[in-house]
Amino acid sequence: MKREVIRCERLGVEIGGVSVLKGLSFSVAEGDFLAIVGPNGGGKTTLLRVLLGLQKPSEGVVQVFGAAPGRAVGRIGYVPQRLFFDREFPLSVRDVALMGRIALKTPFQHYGKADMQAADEALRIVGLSALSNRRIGALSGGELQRALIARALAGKPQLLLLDEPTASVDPEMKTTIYDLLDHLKSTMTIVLVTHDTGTVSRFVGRVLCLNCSMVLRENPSASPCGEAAQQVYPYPVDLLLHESRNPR
Ligand SMILES: Nc1ncnc2c1ncn2[C@@H]1O[C@H](COP(=O)(O)OP(=O)(O)OP(=O)(O)O)[C@@H](O)[C@H]1O
Repeated sequence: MKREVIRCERLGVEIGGVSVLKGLSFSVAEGDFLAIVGPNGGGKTTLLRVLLGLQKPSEGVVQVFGAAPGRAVGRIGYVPQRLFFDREFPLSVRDVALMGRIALKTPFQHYGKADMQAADEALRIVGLSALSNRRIGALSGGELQRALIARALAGKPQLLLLDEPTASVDPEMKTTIYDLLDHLKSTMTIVLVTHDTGTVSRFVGRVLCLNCSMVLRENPSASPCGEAAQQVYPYPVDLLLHESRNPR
C-alpha cells in the first residue's frame, strides 16, 4: 500500500472571521499528482499555506508526512503564485536555485559542494543551465517560473506544491512546464493549484474542486452544466469527469 503524504479531515480555515475553507476532507498518497481547481478566492492558496504550516486551521485534522504541517518543510518544495522582488537586485538564477537548499542548512552554515551540485542539477532539469549566471530580473516570465521550480527542486523534495505556475506564461511555455511536471511525477508527489482545468486533466491523476459550484458530468456535450460552469469561470470551460456521486 502507498504511504499517505497528506491527510485532511474536516479541515476548516477562518481568516479575519470569514470562513475560507469548511469541512474539507481528502488525502494524497505517495506518487499522486493532484490538481486543485476552483474559482478565484476559493481557498486554493490558503490550502497550500495550511500544508506548509503557514496558516493555522480553525478546525479539523491536517497531517503532512504523518506529522503536523510545518514539521516536514525540508521534504517539501514550494513554488509560490507570485514573487515580489527588486528586478535590479544582483541575484543570479543560480543564487535563486540555491535558496532551495536553505531549509536543509543550519543557521549561518555556508553552501557546500552538495548544495551547488543540487542547484545545478535542478537548473538542468528545468532547462535553465545556460542562464544560470543571468540576473534574475532579466528573465522572461516563463524563465522566471522555471527558476522558481528549480529553487523548489534544489532541496530534492518528496512533495512538490505549485501555486498556478502557468499563470501569465504563453501557451508554448505552459506546455513546457506541464511536460516538466509530467516528467517529475514519477519521482515525487505533486499538488498543483491551477485554473487550466482542460489541460491538466491530461496529466494529473485526480482533481480536487474547492468551493466549486460547477457540476461535472460524464457526458459534457449532453449536459446543460456548461452554462453553470461558464458563470463561475468567465472564459472557455472544459468539463471534466468527476467520480463523486454528489459533486460540489
Ligand atoms: N491574509 C488575509 N487576510 C484576509 N483575507 C485573506 C487573507 N488571505 C486570504 N484571504 C481571503 O481568503 C479567501 C481565499 O483566498 P485564496 O488566496 O486562498 O484563494 P485562491 O483560491 O487561491 O484564489 P485565486 O484563484 O484568486 O488565487 C479570499 O477571499 C481572500 O481574500
